[in-house]
Amino acid sequence: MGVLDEGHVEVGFEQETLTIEEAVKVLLQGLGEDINREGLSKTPARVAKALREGTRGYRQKAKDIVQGALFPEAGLNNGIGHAGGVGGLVIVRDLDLFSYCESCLLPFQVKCHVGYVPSGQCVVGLSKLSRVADVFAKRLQDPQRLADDVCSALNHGIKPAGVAVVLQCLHIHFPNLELGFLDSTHQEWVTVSVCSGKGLFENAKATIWSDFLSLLKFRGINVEKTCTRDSTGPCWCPSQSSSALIPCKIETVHQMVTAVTSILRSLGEDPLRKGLVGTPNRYVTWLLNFEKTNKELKLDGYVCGKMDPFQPNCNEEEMHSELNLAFWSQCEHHLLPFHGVVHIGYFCTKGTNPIAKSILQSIVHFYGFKLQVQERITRQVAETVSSLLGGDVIVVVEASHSCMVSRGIEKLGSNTATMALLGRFSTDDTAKTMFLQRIQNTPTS
Ligand SMILES: Nc1nc2c(ncn2[C@@H]2O[C@H](COP(=O)(O)OP(=O)(O)OP(=O)(O)O)[C@@H](O)[C@H]2O)c(=O)[nH]1
Ligand SMILES: [Zn+2]
Repeated sequence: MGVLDEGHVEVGFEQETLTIEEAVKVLLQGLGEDINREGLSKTPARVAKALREGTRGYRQKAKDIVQGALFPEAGLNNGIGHAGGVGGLVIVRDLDLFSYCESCLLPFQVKCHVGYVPSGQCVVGLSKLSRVADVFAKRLQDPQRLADDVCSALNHGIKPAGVAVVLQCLHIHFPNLELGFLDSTHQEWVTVSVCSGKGLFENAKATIWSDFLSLLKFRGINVEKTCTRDSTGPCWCPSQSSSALIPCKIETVHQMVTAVTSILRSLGEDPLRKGLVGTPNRYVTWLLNFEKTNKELKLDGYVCGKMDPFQPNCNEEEMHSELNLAFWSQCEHHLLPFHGVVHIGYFCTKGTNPIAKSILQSIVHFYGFKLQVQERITRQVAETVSSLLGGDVIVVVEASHSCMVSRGIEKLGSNTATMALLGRFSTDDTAKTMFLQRIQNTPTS
């Protein structure tokens, strides 16, 4: 879908929503979930609503937005130079947007900077630059395509002497199941910067680019002016390099992939469009990380020097902590990722080290890779560690929820922390404070 082919006619809205809901039920069942369990009963409706909102740009027209907000503004009265409505550079920086990755259907975050050079004694309402950018962000996108779409639409709508768009995009990493689970030292986000320019900005070497980028630098934004990406180059989305479809029942996977294809169609997309070929497979691959299994967490024999809390020589105890264990999970309400770190504290006999970090990491991943809510993971990790190491356990989970950031309330930068205090940690303020202090004093990755 190009810039000139803007906006779908709003037909069959209810039918399309129902189709998405039915497809989401297929996905939930494919994950082995009971679609009637309390946490999931509204999930199909929520996911459908989130997807419809997240792709509302297909039903909006950038031209309508700009046309009502072009204002006459004089250029220089006399003298030589560029100013105001003729040649005076205008930029709007740090617009926070969210888009859906066309390669994997997960949301990605965008910092958008727009600049244009007015012409014809006319300027555009500043908010419209952001509104137009949002029209194209609210579609299934790739960063370069998004930058190009926004740039072309503003060029058509404003008819300026030049317009440029710079995007800094962040995409969640996929856990690499082949190399073993990522740990917290692994980079959290895949990032890419892209530029697009029209008119005066078409030449990447033009001095107007230097002016634009200098004005970005005032805000600490450092981007290369030649960051236009080649559409034939490697895709930025980490799903492209993640492992192949996890083999569960072939028939189930097939149904899930078909369900995602029907979602693409309901959103007004063409599943055969080049950027979308393979997307249903990649999305199902992501989802299957969170498949419900009947496997028990098997940790027998892993705990070296397991303690009996009733032994008399357990008096001399010290607090141990394992901080910044990475976790991924998938919100069961919106089928969107939440991820972050888990901190675990426990007491054990002085001088012993009863459990390896890798075991605690396995516990975290065991409970993370499911459809979840954060409070439940926190409790489950605490209870499991407690059953291994005695009752005195503290667990803090810090996470960023895509469902809070990329949709709905859009609280960018918000972060959620949950805490479970078991045994002594629920009564001994000093122990608790000491543990929290350790988190505070340990730099995160
Ligand atoms: N307690 C808790 N809530 C969560 C978690 N993940 C998502 N949620 C919340 O689940 C709630 C679902 O609320 P609903 O009103 O049914 O759904 P919604 O209309 O999509 O809600 P909004 O997010 O407010 O748009 C939202 O408030 C989410 O923020 C979690 O891990 N723990
Ligand atoms: Zn992606």
